[in-house]
Amino acid sequence: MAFHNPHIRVTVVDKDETRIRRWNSKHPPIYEPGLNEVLRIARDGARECVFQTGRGGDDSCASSAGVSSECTSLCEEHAEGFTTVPSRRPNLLFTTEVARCIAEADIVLIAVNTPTKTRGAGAGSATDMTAFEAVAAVVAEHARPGAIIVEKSTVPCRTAQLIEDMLAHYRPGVHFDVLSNPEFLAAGTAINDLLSADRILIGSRPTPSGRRAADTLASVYTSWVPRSRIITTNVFSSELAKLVANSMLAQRVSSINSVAAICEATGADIDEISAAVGADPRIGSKFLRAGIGFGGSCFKKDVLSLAYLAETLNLPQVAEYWRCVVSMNEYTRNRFAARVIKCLNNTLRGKKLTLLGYAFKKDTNDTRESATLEIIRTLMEEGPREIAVFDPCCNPATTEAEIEQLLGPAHGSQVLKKNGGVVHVYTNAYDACNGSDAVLVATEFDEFRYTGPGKHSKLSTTAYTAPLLLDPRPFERLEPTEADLLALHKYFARTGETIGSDDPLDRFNQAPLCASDCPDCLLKTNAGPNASNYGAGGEHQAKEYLDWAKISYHMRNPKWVFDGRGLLDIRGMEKLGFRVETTGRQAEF
Ligand SMILES: NC(=O)c1ccc[n+]([C@@H]2O[C@H](COP(=O)([O-])OP(=O)(O)OC[C@H]3O[C@@H](n4cnc5c(N)ncnc54)[C@H](O)[C@@H]3O)[C@@H](O)[C@H]2O)c1
Ligand SMILES: O=c1ccn([C@@H]2O[C@H](COP(=O)(O)OP(=O)(O)O[C@H]3O[C@H](CO)[C@@H](O)[C@H](O)[C@H]3O)[C@@H](O)[C@H]2O)c(=O)[nH]1
Repeated sequence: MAFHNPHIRVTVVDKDETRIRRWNSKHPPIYEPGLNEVLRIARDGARECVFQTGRGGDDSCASSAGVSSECTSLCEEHAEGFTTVPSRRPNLLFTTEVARCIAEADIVLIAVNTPTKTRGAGAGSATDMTAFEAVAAVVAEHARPGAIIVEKSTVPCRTAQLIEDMLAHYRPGVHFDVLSNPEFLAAGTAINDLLSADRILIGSRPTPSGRRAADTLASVYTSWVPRSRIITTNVFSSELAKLVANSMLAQRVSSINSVAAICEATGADIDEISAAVGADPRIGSKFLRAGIGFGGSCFKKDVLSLAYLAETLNLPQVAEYWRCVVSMNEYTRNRFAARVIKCLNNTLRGKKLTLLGYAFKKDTNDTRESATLEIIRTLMEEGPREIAVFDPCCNPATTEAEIEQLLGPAHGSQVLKKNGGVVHVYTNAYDACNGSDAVLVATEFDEFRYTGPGKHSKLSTTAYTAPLLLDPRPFERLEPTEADLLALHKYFARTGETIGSDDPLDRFNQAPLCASDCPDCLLKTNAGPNASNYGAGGEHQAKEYLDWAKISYHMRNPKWVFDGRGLLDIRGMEKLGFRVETTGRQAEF
């Protein structure tokens, strides 16, 4: 919103001081491909920049990417044929001053956490509305009359009514509009999902004022989203649609994982099934990747929230139907861990196992509900010599602290190797796999793939970082939009004389400094030259596939590899001396 609306001040308020401090530093608390470019422009503002309006050319005072150092401001002789983009002021702020910022806002978007309740009525499935209710109360107390209040968090159906009741209680007689505007971005592709949203859903009351409020919010989005992609509904439909969207995606993953179990028992191949079934346009090919089950902070809680809603509506069969999606997911994860233990002769004593990937999916450092953690928990029960973990996006120190907190002394014995336990988090994959009896591929990071002999060096890149080979110029408008400039930025960053530059248009202002305890700065200082993970702020950019031949050389026989994500070419891996087990396929020997 801030990036595409330079004229609107967007303030992110959070009571968590550490998070806000990190958002106001070089290394934000989350890793997302492409976040850096967007954040740098909106938060730090941008300098004036100049570039050739068309493609190519051999001008003396300006390169295609900008003005040369000899001619710092474009001379009149060369001004024609160049586009000058004026400087831009910062319009994205991060602060902990919750009440003050709410009082100043025309639109308040509530995006606090809505996890599953862990105690009390509905524990284990109902949505815990504590944070949402607390912040809604602050909004009700401080929002300016006429402000538009937006539910961005994923909430149970009819939450809008709850907010309206609170507003009526705290501010009787004052008019507010409450909208539902659920978020559909996925971790790891968030920036692409936001910049090229397939739809924006806005739910409102069917009153003139409700519709006006929905139009106002829609106008914030139309700066970059085509109007045709903005869906307006009644407020409860919008709330429920979000839960249903996630539940149906999760259901597809559980469905394909249930079929994977059949494949392993019959000799059918799950990838062939997914391709054959997904070719039917009525079914579609997405979300048919079998593996170790879905993780992440959303799917499980949202499916359970839908099931709980059905229960409270006295629809037990409906609730049961959705609960099966979650139980199939747990079964999938446990089946994978059990297969590992069984293949290793039902004992892990004296053995080292390595998990590649700790995040719940690739290209993120989000580890919430990660299958890896649960697999570690199961493997630990078998008393292995070591459980090694490597993740290219997660900061090892943060990962160790989290594993210790979730599985640590409070739960029985020591967990981390440095304290006498078995888990050690490494800064590169080769050290993690060295001397291992079994490697488990737990997250689908591209660099973990094995695509064939001699192909380990070149990494196919993610959608965001894929080379943008086409020059986006000339632009449709005389004054390029931020989307135009971002496309040009990406093009220049991957071509010509500015290749590899993080600021090829020379627009960035200086980024704010990090505090002395910044985990990403500490990682850079402490991890040494062999580190190949980057933490949240490092804009993780793996350049190479793993050299599986090297890993094989340093593993213990029979060099087990358990591919929980269907990334590896089994025959090729076997030629390297591995014994490979893959979800959804029978072993080939
Ligand atoms: N993470 C995603 O990819 C994603 C995608 C779509 C929707 N959602 C939904 O968005 C919501 C937030 O998810 P998240 O992953 O960002 O959660 P999160 O836990 O990472 O962040 C929530 C933030 O809210 C802050 N907060 C809580 N109570 C507060 C209060 N009273 N005042 C000020 N700040 C407060 C917390 O400090 C925290 O930083 C959830 O409802 C989630 O279902 C998340
Ligand atoms: O074919 C597939 C697709 C996904 N997954 C797994 O499913 C989980 C969730 O993946 P994904 O949906 O891509 O990431 P999330 O960030 O959890 O995004 C989901 O949850 C968000 C939060 O509500 C929504 O906004 C998004 O639309 C929705 O896709 C991950 O563990 C994936 O590995 C599979 O196992 N197989």
